Amino acid sequence: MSRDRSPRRTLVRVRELTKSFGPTTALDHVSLTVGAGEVLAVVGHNGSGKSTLVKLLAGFHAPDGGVIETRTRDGATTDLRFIHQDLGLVGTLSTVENLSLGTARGLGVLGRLRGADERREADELIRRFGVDFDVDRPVEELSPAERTIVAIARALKGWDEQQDVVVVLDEPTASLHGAEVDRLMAVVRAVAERGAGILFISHRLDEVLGMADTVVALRNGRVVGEVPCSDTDYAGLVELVAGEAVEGLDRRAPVPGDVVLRVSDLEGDTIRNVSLEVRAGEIVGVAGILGSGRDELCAAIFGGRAYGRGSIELAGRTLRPGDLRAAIRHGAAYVPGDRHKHGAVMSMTASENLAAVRIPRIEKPWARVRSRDEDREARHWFTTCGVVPDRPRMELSRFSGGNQQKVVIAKWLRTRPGLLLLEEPTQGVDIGAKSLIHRLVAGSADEGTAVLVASSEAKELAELCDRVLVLSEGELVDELAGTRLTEAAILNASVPS
Ligand SMILES: Nc1ncnc2c1ncn2[C@@H]1O[C@H](COP(=O)(O)OP(=O)(O)OP(=O)(O)O)[C@@H](O)[C@H]1O
Repeated sequence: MSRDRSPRRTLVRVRELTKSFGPTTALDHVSLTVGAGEVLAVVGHNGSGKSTLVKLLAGFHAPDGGVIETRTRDGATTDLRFIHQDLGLVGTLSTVENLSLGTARGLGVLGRLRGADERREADELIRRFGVDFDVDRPVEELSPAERTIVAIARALKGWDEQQDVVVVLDEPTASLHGAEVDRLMAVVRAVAERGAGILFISHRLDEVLGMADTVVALRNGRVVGEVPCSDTDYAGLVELVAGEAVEGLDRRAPVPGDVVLRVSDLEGDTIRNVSLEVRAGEIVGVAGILGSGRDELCAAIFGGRAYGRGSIELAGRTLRPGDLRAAIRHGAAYVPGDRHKHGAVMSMTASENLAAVRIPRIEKPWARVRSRDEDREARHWFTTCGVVPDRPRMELSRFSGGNQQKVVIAKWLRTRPGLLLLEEPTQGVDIGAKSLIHRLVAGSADEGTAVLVASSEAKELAELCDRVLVLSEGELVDELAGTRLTEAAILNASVPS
């Protein structure tokens, strides 16, 4: 995409920013600028320092060296506004109420915020972004893209275009589906066209190319490249992030074995009448927009989520609804979409997290794994999954997001599961680590694991899976395999008719 390359008024200048945590240098003399009307993307491998940069800009950490200049040449001060991954919205409150928090004119008898003016203002704000939805609905009922738009609207509330502002977005598209990403990208571009600067972090390099004017790449805390997006392409960005070309998955056609998982007539909160089978050695994808049942299926099978009707058989044995222990005993493993809530204990060390699932095959129930063995095994998995830094005894919360995800994947791979249930397995991981995780999952399937993988990323499903089941409004509406299995076909089939 070719965009205006005329010099822009600088809104934020970062000079020689440096930050260490103990022996780890997270940022090493990083310099960059964000101009008015510019969309600047920051990319880099897991642990390259992106979140640390955002935290320094937000004032959450103080730098060890360097400065952040927010005073422009005209003497004005740039306002920095942040949209973090969790968006910081109150789900049970409406858009009007979320936009009014902290500035509300009064509370009604039932604690609902009042004010026709606030409703009108919210309506106008949302429409300025070219979207239109009911501003009185609780935001938890909106689509993820709509929720992100509410967060952007809140960040920009009160902004008049004379005021200098830079909006910082930390992985805004992490859980969004194709069409929703397009919508969000259009909103971000519209905000930039009105004069704001945008700094955004992303691992999705195709989106970086679609959205940004300039891309800055970090590697081990250092800037290793700054290029206009018009001068590069996908392969160029991959090399910039990974330092080398990244091989795609070359998966040979599997020879499926016996049926490992049989789901019959399953009914859940959103799922309706879903029946499916996964055989040993197969990788089966689950596609669909959020709310289609895609994000409920794996949890229901594993037992982490109750379901109303239907049956689940694992290796020929019927699982009782919600019986997680039986699922694990019979060889199921589950990497949940929300690693903070369900996937790991952030206050425990990486090594403790890895050992959290007992393996009945090799561990006696009364035996405690000795910490030396635990460490040796943790090191093996750190190497296999490329976790950095190589410090298994460090608390998991201190690892970067992508490295935490690798630990959660390793925790389950070490059980050599018969059935591997994955939700968003590569969320927040860099392009090199994604390829590595795909190879590990494919390797596990080659050894006979049946894999069911739910992902919002059609590209990932098309690359990794042997066949893909498409859910829409809770029902299975299509199955794609062979030459029909493409990214475009998955996206098309996922849109409700
Ligand atoms: N509070 C902390 N204590 C110790 N080390 C930390 C802390 N915060 C960050 N680090 C380390 O600093 C480095 C940079 O981490 P950062 O979270 O900035 O990476 P990132 O580029 O955002 O990674 P990801 O893409 O995985 O989110 C990592 O090695 C990380 O483990």
